Amino acid sequence: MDATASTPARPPSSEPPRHSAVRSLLRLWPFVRPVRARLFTAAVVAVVASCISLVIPLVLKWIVDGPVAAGAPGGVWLGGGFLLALGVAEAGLFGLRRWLVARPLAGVEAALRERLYTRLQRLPVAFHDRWASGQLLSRATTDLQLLRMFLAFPLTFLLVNGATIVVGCAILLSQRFSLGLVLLAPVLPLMVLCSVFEAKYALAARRALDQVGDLTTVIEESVLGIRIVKGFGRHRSQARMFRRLTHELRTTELRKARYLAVLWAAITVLPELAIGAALVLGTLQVADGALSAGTLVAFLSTALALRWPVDSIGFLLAMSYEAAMATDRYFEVLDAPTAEEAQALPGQAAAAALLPGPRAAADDAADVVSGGGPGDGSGAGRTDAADRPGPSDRPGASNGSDSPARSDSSDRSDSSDRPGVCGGLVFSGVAFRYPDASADAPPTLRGVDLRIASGETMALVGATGSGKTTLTALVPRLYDPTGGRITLDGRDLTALSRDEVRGLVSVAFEEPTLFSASVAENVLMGGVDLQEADLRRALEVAQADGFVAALPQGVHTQVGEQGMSLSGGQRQRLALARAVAGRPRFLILDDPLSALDVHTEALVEAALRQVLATTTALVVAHRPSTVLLADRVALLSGGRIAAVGTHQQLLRDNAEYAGLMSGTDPVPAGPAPRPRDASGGTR
Ligand SMILES: Nc1ncnc2c1ncn2[C@@H]1O[C@H](COP(=O)(O)OP(=O)(O)OP(=O)(O)O)[C@@H](O)[C@H]1O
Repeated sequence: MDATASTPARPPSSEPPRHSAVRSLLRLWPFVRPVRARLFTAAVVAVVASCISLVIPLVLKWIVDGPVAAGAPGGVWLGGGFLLALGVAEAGLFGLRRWLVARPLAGVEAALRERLYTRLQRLPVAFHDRWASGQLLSRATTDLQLLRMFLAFPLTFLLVNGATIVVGCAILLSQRFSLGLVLLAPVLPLMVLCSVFEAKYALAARRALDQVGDLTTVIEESVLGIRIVKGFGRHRSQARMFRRLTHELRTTELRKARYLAVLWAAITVLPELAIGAALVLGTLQVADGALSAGTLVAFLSTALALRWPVDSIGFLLAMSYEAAMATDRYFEVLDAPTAEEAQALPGQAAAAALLPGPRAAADDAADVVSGGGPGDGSGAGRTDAADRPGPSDRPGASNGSDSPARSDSSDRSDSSDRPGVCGGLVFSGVAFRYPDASADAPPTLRGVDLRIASGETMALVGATGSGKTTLTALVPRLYDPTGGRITLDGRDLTALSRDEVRGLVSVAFEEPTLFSASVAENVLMGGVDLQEADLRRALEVAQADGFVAALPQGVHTQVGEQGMSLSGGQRQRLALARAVAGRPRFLILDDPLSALDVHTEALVEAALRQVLATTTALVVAHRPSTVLLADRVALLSGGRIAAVGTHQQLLRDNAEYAGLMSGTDPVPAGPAPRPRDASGGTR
């Protein structure tokens, strides 16, 4: 199957809400409130300017019935001068309105964007797992532009044109009531048409915005994955997918245009018919002498002056509905709960929020208990941590160990093993299920018991997909366990603030992510208040000092988007330098040396050993060379720690471990891989 040629994953909440456009738009009020005085003044200015245009027909009536009828040219000049003054005033006031709104609305847009960005930073990784990046990007760009345009134009002009129409109708009725009623006849059918239009157009507008998000995702992935696209000759299939999405978007836009065309036609034709009817009736009344020619001219001029306010209602409504849909999309992100907020929700709501809530945690814990996991006290299926070496008796990294390798069936009875009693990093009955995992899939982690003594380095080994990365992601709280608990130096992870956790724990992932910033900035973001010396030391540990010195501006060289200007090994070393820069109390490394050549790996390992000696570390390892960095090794299998021991012990006593290290046991131990989304990424 062509994995790159289907539609990108949609966010979970792309169904348009059922409430009205007005209700959606009212949610913008907190952002608009600071500039309400200016907006209100601008609206008043625009109403005055618009009403000036309605005075012009009255002046015309005065000219026709007065100076023209009396043959007094002086009066005509006076009337002409007055008309000119009114025109200049109208233009000046509309200019003033624009000046009044431009700056504050740019501020509103900036505030909306900033709030969205801050929220995105606070939302949990589980949220980002689910949402395609293009959907978020398009909300931060296209949607916010729509909102600014709405606040600048339709919001004011719906008000202004509405007021102008009301005042105009009052003038028309006062000039000739019967003719005024003829002009008002189309109002009712137009109101019905507008409500039908709202329902249909809003739906199409929402679909179009979501499709723009899909397109953005494809463009972003094609640009970021350009090497894969070119390397695998995927440009044709990518182009096909792009064409399909643009075709879908085009179809939706055409549907929108059709709806708008129908509304616009009705809004234009019905009033024109009414004006035509009023013209015929008015002419008959003038012929009968029941109406003065000046009154008819004024009446028709007023009716024509109302044409633009009436005609514009169609596209002003269309823009407003689009803005309402953009507002809904914007608030879908803002309303998504952060991890803390999700925990405060009742169980079902938390589950709906796609985050592990108390209920889910309880369920998973129950699973684990019934499976002989943590909490049942039987110790079945667990690793004996009582015999694990503490800081004083832990074996050296390479001197082997006399502590026996532990396996699934080992006993666990020492009370000193209770979590929180000693320091280090302790996993107690930790269970975890991804929020979007299918209901029948077993949890990724089903009761992990592991103690890493203070100052110890533990390697984590397991088959691919066994959950190693998942387990390491729990320590910096990228995800929270759905069962059991993790303690850092005896303190429950959930009792620590996220800032405290960030201060204690540092991570380097297998996929090194760098930012479009200088080398120094990338490395120094690994800690707070780091100095030049920290930077140098971190680069040395990661064996990155050599290649960084050779870069054009040394540590000040910009590494480009995602560090793509560097090799994979260089990126990995900078990511490692970032992880060790802040001398973290706990260091989590997810296969940090996988992209290095054997020689560089040996050098990095030698330097890393010094860092590991001063910290408590969990290192995901696939190769014996990385395993040998650790004091002990834990084997993750079937969602649990199946064995703990030194490399030599496990090689000798554990067939699965021996198979993994020798590369003869490719059997994945974890649950079935989750489905990939259409864009090739996992969602
Ligand atoms: N965000 C996610 N949502 C749902 N399932 C996920 C998610 N991330 C990983 N998984 C699933 O969890 C399981 C464990 O994945 P994990 O990345 O932890 O394995 P791993 O042991 O680190 O594998 P590898 O050695 O290949 O890196 C896999 O089945 C994977 O498909």
